[in-house]
Amino acid sequence: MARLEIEGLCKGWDFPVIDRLDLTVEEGEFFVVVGPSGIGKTTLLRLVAGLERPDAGTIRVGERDLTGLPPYRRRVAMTFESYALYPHLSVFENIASPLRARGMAKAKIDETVMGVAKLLRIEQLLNRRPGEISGGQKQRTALGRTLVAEPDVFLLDEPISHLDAKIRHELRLQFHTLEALRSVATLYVTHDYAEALSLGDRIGVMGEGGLLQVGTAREIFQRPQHLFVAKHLGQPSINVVEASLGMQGDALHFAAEGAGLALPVAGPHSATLAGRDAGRITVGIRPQHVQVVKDGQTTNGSAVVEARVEMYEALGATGILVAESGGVRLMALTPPDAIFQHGEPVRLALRSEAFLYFDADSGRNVMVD
Ligand SMILES: Nc1ncnc2c1ncn2[C@@H]1O[C@H](COP(=O)(O)OP(=O)(O)OP(=O)(O)O)[C@@H](O)[C@H]1O
Repeated sequence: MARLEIEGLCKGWDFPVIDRLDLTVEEGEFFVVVGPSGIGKTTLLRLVAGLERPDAGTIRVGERDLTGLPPYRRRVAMTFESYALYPHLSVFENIASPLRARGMAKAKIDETVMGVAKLLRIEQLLNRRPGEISGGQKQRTALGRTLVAEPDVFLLDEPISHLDAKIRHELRLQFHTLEALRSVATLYVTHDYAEALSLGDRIGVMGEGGLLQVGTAREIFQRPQHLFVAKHLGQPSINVVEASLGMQGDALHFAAEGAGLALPVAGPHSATLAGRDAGRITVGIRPQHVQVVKDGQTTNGSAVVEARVEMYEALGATGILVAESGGVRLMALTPPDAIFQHGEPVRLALRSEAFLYFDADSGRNVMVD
């Protein structure tokens, strides 16, 4: 058992997919790679598993260099998006297969398979074959087979993506404490940002070519280093306003390009941004920092703008309001009991101290440079 160390990893076909990726996952660490579809998450896992050959770079686990080893000598256990179950074997035998390969005694195999089947809520399916169970049940069977494997490294590729929300939530909670996962290096990939934030001891946000930012959930959510990271984390996604900076009186403001919305830059940010006076800037405003306020309601230093309701979606525990102000579309999170009509005028309070500012060309967060 040891840490997983990836250095200078490159892989591409007719275009680069992974470009000089460096990553260390400590022993016992649960590291989540999150990123949009097609960005290279599965490719990264397949490279670690030995199912793809890197164009350059090394993969080590502790003292062992895995780079040239065939998959079966790597001591990694991987779940596949396609499940890769043995169709002629029962669910029980599929889960038991790595245990039999290790020569485990029958009684111990029974106990281990029952334990993991209970965890994954598939005890009643153990006698069925993969052709006789649903997609979500296949996914849990594949996960069960991986979890019993006792490898040096777990590689989990969207292992709960096809399960319903309730079971997904239960398994997420289980993953936090599962001894098998928490004692070795685990590399987990998902496109679901909430899953990533919930599960990852650390999270790597994958953009084109590699990891754009690595950090704890709090670090990457509150201080995204790149617009891509900010856009990818959060539901509904962050409001993005292309703007130019300029003085209004003696205070720095930004004005949305081609629109009538102008907002002050909050005190803590103005010193950093003042040097960019009249420069282009991309402003990120999270929907939870946009609040609908009534006339006369105090707004504690927030900037207040007049807007008109375009759409409202009631989601039970919360609501998402889409409103237009000065030609700019803004999304706001509302309390669950709110009701809005299309075209209705609303006042929005925007918490300017929480705005994020990105370089209009490079997308880098100018406040963390
Ligand atoms: N064997 C291959 N030959 C050519 N291109 C490939 C091959 N495998 C993957 N790719 C390409 O590499 C890119 C990354 O694919 P990958 O499956 O790693 O993405 P992903 O982030 O896991 O996506 P998803 O979330 O949809 O599974 C894609 O553009 C894909 O088409």
